[in-house]
Amino acid sequence: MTRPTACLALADGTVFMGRGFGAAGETVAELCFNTAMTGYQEIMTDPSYAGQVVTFTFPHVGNTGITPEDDETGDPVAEGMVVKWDPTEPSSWRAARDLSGWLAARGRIGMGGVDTRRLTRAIRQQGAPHVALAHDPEGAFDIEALVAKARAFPGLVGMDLARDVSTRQSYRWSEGKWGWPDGHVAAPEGGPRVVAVDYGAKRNILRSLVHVGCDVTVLPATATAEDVLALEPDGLFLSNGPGDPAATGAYAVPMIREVIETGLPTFGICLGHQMLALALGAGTVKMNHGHHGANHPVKDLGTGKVEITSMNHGFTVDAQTLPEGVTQTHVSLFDGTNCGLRVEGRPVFSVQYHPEASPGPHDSAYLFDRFRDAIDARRGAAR
Ligand SMILES: NC(=O)CC[C@H](N)C(=O)O
Repeated sequence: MTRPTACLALADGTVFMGRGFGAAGETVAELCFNTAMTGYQEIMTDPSYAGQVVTFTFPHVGNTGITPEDDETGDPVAEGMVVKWDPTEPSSWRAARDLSGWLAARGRIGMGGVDTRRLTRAIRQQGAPHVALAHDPEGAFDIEALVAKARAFPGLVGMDLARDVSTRQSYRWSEGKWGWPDGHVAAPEGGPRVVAVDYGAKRNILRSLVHVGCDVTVLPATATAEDVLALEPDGLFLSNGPGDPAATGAYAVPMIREVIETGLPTFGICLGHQMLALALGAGTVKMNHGHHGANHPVKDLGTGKVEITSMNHGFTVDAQTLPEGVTQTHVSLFDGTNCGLRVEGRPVFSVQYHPEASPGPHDSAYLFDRFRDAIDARRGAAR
């Protein structure tokens, strides 16, 4: 066998050797696994993956290359990727470049040639492990040092990463969803004003808000209630994002509490859902290995209908802690964890999963319409 050029060391001392691609170097992170069969580019550029290396259980990546329009943010955010096979040469008319070159240009490490079934079992058994991932074209690894670095990684509990990946300045977002062959369809004039607080927002969420006719202004994660209300919005959106919701909640919760008191329609996704729950007085906990994939069944407790959803979270809202007046609306059919909530008598709701997909099925896209309807109902009532 040729000399391994990549090494993945878990904090418990388990070591995987493989072939490096993308950038050379070293990184420490939490390791999770994602079961999506498509969408490696969207996954690697989802800001919620800050501080994480992603194992892909689907064995092939690279097939569709890299297409700039498919970025969920400007740069890859996940620290690295681990896959079974080396990336395939791209074969798509949309591909602008190949996966490995793109990762290299963005300083992100890839590792192929790994028994990802064994690795995924390890993640399920021990909980998302802390790891060191190294890529050296010469294949010179100090394995003990890598294990020690994995052990020294502090973990995501207590980490506020949203502030790092959030926009520094507010901006208007006007690009809609992909309307082939015309590209992204722009926002219509005169739609309701929505303030989207960016804790690490995926672009397809902003596009989905535009798709239902909203005029979207994005604010940094640290925006205060005063900043939000100064824009005289018709609705508040709380985005997805990385890290521990409790840590980001330290500054987000006071803002959310104050804004929802005004009766403003509010919609949260993933980290936004978790922080809305915290603002309402519930608690969040770290999961064993989380939910990351594009095939997660979720039950709508109101209708009994099952949605196949896109998921990416390692923390969860503890449903036992939801206070009176807050209803659990959705649950995961994998493990019964909370997947949605609604405040009784108020246009305030959120979901743990990703109705914007990217990648994943579109079963839950109706939630953006529900937000728009809540905004219209309040605007109508105010007239
Ligand atoms: N996608 C997200 O918003 C993730 C939320 C949070 N960082 C978690 O891991 O649970």
